[in-house]
Amino acid sequence: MSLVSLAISNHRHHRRASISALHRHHPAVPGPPSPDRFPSSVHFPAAAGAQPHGPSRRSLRRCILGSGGRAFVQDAGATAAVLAGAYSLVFTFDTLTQRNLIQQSLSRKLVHILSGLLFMACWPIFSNSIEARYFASLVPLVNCLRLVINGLSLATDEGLVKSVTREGNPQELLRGPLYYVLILILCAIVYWRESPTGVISLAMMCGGDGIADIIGRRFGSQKLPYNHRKSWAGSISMFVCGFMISIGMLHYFSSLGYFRLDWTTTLWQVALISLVATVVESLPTKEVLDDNISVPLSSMLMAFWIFGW
Ligand SMILES: C/C(=C\COP(=O)(O)O)CCC[C@H](C)CCC[C@H](C)CCCC(C)C
Ligand SMILES: Nc1ccn([C@@H]2O[C@H](COP(=O)(O)OP(=O)(O)O)[C@@H](O)[C@H]2O)c(=O)n1
Repeated sequence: MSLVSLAISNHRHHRRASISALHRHHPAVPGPPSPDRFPSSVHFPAAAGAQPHGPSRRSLRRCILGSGGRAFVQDAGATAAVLAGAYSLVFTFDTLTQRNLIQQSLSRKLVHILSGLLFMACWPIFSNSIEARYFASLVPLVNCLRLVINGLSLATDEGLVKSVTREGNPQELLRGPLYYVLILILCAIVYWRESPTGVISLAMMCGGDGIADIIGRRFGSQKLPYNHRKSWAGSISMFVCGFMISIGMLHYFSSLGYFRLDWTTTLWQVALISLVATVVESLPTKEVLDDNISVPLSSMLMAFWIFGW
């Protein structure tokens, strides 16, 4: 069974689970009947052929091991595939930079934008098991180790240094890039795909902050009054693109059934989070706190305050 078909079967199983879970808390939401919605006096007839005392111990063991084993294989396969994607992404931008097809600063920013968003977009191919988020977090963890080893010059991966640093100094890997992958690990393990908080935080760090740099460097002649290193063009583009990417990723996960949102209120809530993250990013605090920490953390605090999870 391919990864995609596993993801689809995952999704169907998950949708059934989330709809039944949802109508337990929102009886108004249409959904399949379940014992929770009916008074205890109503009993559901045992399924035809069901054993009077439930499935046998042996068949239960076969079921658990079977589903557990399938989930392990799916998560291991998904981890390997996403790891390969990570290496391919860095290799691609290294090749483009080596051939002088793109500038090193643009290469770094495109890796910044694409890495986290593509990583997050891959979350649905992992299983519905408890361990899935830990398998997924192995990908940024491996890249974290890669950054540390190369940042300390214990090894030399020229491609990584060229596509991820500004001036080609390996020690740069121990700052922005390292904080970036640590935030990916945090969001994958703490929030995963069940919470809008992690999704919005990564969308603002990867999409918003990344695009602010690209637009700001090119069109940022009008500097901010309180921070002459940043510009109106950069900040406005961070707010607009961060908002749009956040909404896009929230729609992606909610359409797969991982959570349900009331879009009439979600739009202004996400706009508020984007505004706060944009203001935080514009502050002259780079020497104190890297944007790859301040932007996602401010987004997490605002999103937790608004969504409560
Ligand atoms: C260049 C990066 C951060 C620097 O940010 P800033 O200082 O310019 O603000 C990003 C570093 C990315 C890292 C080397 C690779 C991360 C890969 C990711 C965990 C998985 C991507 C998988 C996907 C399928 C491509
Ligand atoms: N709000 C912003 C953010 C960045 N920028 C431009 O992008 C450059 C890099 O921004 P940055 O120092 O936040 O870069 P990173 O720390 O995100 O790599 C700045 O020096 C500005 O030229 C901007 O004009 N306005």
